[in-house]
Amino acid sequence: MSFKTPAPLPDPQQAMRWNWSTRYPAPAKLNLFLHVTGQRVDGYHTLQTLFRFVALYDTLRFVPRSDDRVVLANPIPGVAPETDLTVRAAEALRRAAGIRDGVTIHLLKRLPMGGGLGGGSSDAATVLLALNYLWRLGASQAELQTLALPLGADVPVFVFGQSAFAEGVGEALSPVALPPAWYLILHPGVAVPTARIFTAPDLTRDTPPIEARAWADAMVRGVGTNDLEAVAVALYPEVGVALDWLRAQPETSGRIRMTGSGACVFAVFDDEQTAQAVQQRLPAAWQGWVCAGLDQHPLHELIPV
Ligand SMILES: C[C@](O)(CO)[C@H](O)COP(=O)(O)OP(=O)(O)OC[C@H]1O[C@@H](n2ccc(N)nc2=O)[C@H](O)[C@@H]1O
Ligand SMILES: Nc1ncnc2c1ncn2[C@@H]1O[C@H](COP(=O)(O)OP(=O)(O)OP(=O)(O)O)[C@@H](O)[C@H]1O
Repeated sequence: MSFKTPAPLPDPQQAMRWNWSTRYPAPAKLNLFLHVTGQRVDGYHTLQTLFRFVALYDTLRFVPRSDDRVVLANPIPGVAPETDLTVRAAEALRRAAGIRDGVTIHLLKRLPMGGGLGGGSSDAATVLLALNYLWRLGASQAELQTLALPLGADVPVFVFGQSAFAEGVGEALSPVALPPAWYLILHPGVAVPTARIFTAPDLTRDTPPIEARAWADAMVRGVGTNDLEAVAVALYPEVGVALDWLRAQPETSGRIRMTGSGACVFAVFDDEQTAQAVQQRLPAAWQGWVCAGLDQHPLHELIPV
């Protein structure tokens, strides 16, 4: 791939807001529901899922280098820097654009790994969006989404930048408008490797696909399930304990799910105060966040049309 045109200079408003000294957010996502509809010959599963971004973030900062290296300033313990999704995203972008500019990436992690919040995927998408902008490469949204998919099934939606209904392995995206909502997200203290859930023999892989009309309606009414939940609960009982705790709270009224392949679970609320009231009762051993649902990715204005 080579990108067609150098980007025009950004308008002054935008340039003031986003530059080399800015901290770039990488938001978490929730899967408001997730149906596994089949399995492809390459082993990947076909899904129908509804993605929503929430106001809980990793943050990234980029420093240009005088050499041609991509360096992660603060590697995550246990993740080799060259396999880190941020480094892989920067390398993929450089390769596609045919440039050798160097960059140091500073990554401030807040989203738990193996949490189902798409943290690593979101970091990768923020690298694509921010460096495409800072290096003035002018890659289009479609080009960046194409670069995103080989990095992981969850990366394209973060480049897409809007709440979306997803099909395929998560890359066939349709924008959706969702009502305002607040979420209490619980981390039950375990990391769930996505591959372990998708390879479980007990996973149900044959949920009938639903029509677009039905899913939009279903989510507003708070129905729809996560087909990965039963397997995750069986393999990681802590996930089930967290779901049960949420179900026992009178204010949650059944709007409770696991996100992605776990481990995090969440409850949906109409207002922040009620979510916070439940959060105050959380057992001390668990981490919990109250955050608003977002209509779009905070870097949406950097997404070239
Ligand atoms: C569960 C979700 O988070 C829902 O949004 C995603 O489908 C997972 O996306 P991800 O973490 O970016 O996943 P990848 O890094 O692409 O794949 C991790 C592993 O999960 C399995 N996998 C993932 C996505 C998918 N649609 N089918 C799969 O079977 C594959 O075994 C793969 O080896
Ligand atoms: N920048 C990164 N941040 C987090 N994990 C990364 C990163 N780069 C590579 N990884 C690897 O990716 C794995 C999954 O991390 P991630 O936080 O995306 O999981 P997740 O929240 O379960 O994602 P998903 O919702 O996509 O299943 C980690 O265990 C780690 O080995």
